[in-house]
Amino acid sequence: MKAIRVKGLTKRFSQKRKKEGFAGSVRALFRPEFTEKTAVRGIDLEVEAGEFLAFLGPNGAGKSTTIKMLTGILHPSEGEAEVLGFCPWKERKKLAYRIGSVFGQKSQLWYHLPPSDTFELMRRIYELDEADYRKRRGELIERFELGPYIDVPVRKLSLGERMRCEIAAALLHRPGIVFLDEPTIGLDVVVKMKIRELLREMNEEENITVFLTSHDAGDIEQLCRRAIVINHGQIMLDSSMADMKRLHLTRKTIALQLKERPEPIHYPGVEQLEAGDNRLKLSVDTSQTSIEQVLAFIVSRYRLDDVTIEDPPMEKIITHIYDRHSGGRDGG
Ligand SMILES: Nc1ncnc2c1ncn2[C@@H]1O[C@H](COP(=O)(O)OP(=O)(O)OP(=O)(O)O)[C@@H](O)[C@H]1O
Repeated sequence: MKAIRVKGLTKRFSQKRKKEGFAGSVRALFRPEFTEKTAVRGIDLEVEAGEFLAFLGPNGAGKSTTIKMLTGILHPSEGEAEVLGFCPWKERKKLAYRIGSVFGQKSQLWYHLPPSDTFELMRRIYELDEADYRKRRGELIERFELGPYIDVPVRKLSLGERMRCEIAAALLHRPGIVFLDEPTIGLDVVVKMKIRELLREMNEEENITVFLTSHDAGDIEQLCRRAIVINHGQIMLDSSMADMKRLHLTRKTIALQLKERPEPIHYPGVEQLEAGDNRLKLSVDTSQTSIEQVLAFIVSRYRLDDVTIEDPPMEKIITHIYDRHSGGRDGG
């Protein structure tokens, strides 16, 4: 079954053009001029139920506008869409009962109240049956380990604790699709791993379709099975995660703290980014060599104090995709 079907989805915004100076402002008041901005141009998309999809693109690419149309917040200028069998902008209310959303940068929980109060509000909004709600609430508290936080005002929770409560709140009404926007932003590595594990379980155990937007290549690599890259409102790549990894997520950065001063590193597939007193920063092309091989090479020469392995920023990955496909659409 298809969870999402989109055909020719287009959104044009009309913006008032303001001329310079006071006279320009006055003229714009009486005879306004408009310019048109096409934020999304003719997107075609099909998503199967249960897919874990990454929806990526640089700032201003059209991601939010697409998501707003898929959730019924915005009407498109042209095109069709069906989300869980509903036309989002015509059946927004019905659809709202079937979808959940989590925004890493915008809390849905009441800041001064404990998450349990927001849960109760959700129960009323979604008109959940009392017994069913109690059972679901209990399940989520157990799975997300919310026991110690559920009755603590949100303002007193850490970001990671709050995020676990946010995700649980979005799942209370058993949505068929969850839209996640930067769910791991600002979290430390350990908490990120925990959140990713919970999202993976949510997708696998409940067959929830996940539509994820993230600038964190780790989120995408570890969670998603398909990636769609959008830029200037158009889909420029729709690829399996296996292909995305093989072709575009091939670089990792290793930052090393050594006990001695390093000599320049010469190793196939390794580029030296920085070298300081006892520091070394390397970019590794994992299609040529493995992280393990590079670390073994370093360890055979130097004593290590610390190692961190990082993903390149999303902007770099997108530039790489552009370079390979010269802006054309690609099937993988
Ligand atoms: N209400 C609006 N009126 C006019 N232009 C808009 C409006 N909303 C978005 N745009 C424009 O449409 C384009 C796409 O914006 P959108 O917010 O969808 O991008 P995005 O991919 O979500 O970016 P980001 O990652 O920065 O959130 C941008 O150029 C933006 O300025």
